[in-house]
Amino acid sequence: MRIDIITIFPDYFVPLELSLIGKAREAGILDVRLHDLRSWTHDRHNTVDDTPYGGGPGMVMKPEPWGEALDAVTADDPAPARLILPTPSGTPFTQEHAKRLSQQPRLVFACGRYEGIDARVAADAAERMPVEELSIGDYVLAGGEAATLVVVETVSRLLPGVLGNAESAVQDSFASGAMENLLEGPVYTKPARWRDQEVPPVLLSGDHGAVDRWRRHEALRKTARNRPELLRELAAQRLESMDRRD
Ligand SMILES: COC(=O)COc1cccc(COC(=O)c2cn[nH]c2)c1
Repeated sequence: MRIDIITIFPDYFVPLELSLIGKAREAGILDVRLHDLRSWTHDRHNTVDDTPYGGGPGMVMKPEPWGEALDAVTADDPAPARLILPTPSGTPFTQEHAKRLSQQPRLVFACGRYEGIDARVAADAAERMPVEELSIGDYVLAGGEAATLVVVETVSRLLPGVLGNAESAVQDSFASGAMENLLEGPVYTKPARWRDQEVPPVLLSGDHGAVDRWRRHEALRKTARNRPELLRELAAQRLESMDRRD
């Protein structure tokens, strides 16, 4: 997968040289390219923003640099690019969404700042490529860089060969299958006793059936405590599938 990131703060993405993503880049699984939006400005001050039409606080990112940047970044590779725009007003980003994005050959991230990017940029790009406005949560960041790191990490770890033990990507919370859409319960490792706390004996029993039942029970307990609305969805899905069978 090729990932292009356009930002006024390329240094924000040094973390993508580390750890799993860094190794995936060295292995050629991931091709991450950083682009400074100011490379496509032509005035003395490398201006990327201006006051909003219609008034109001803050500044809006000018369309011209973005248009030229997106043209340049998508010109050199025939593989179809998908433009991702992290924004508080985007559609919620979920693990399901990450799975879909991990199937794409190319992703281009536009990191907005200030009050946002001139809306004509996304409209213009949509004439040539799929454009997705994504929200990673209901809060406002100073810019799209942190959200882009979240999406890139979530998507990249699903690519074959990125995680040493592909199994753990399958068993993740929100992974479909084994635990449906439940939250992951507690995990333990050696020592069996630590600061007067014992590891739950069932986990040392060797009884895999009992371990699976215990893990499912713990996942249900945690989901009921932290995300009760997920249980309502799960119950509705279960009822629907039972109704279909009847
Ligand atoms: C069309 O896209 C844009 O204009 C993007 O503009 C902005 C403006 C301010 C901040 C951000 C960064 O995204 C978030 O804050 C965000 C994403 N998820 N949850 C919070 C982006």
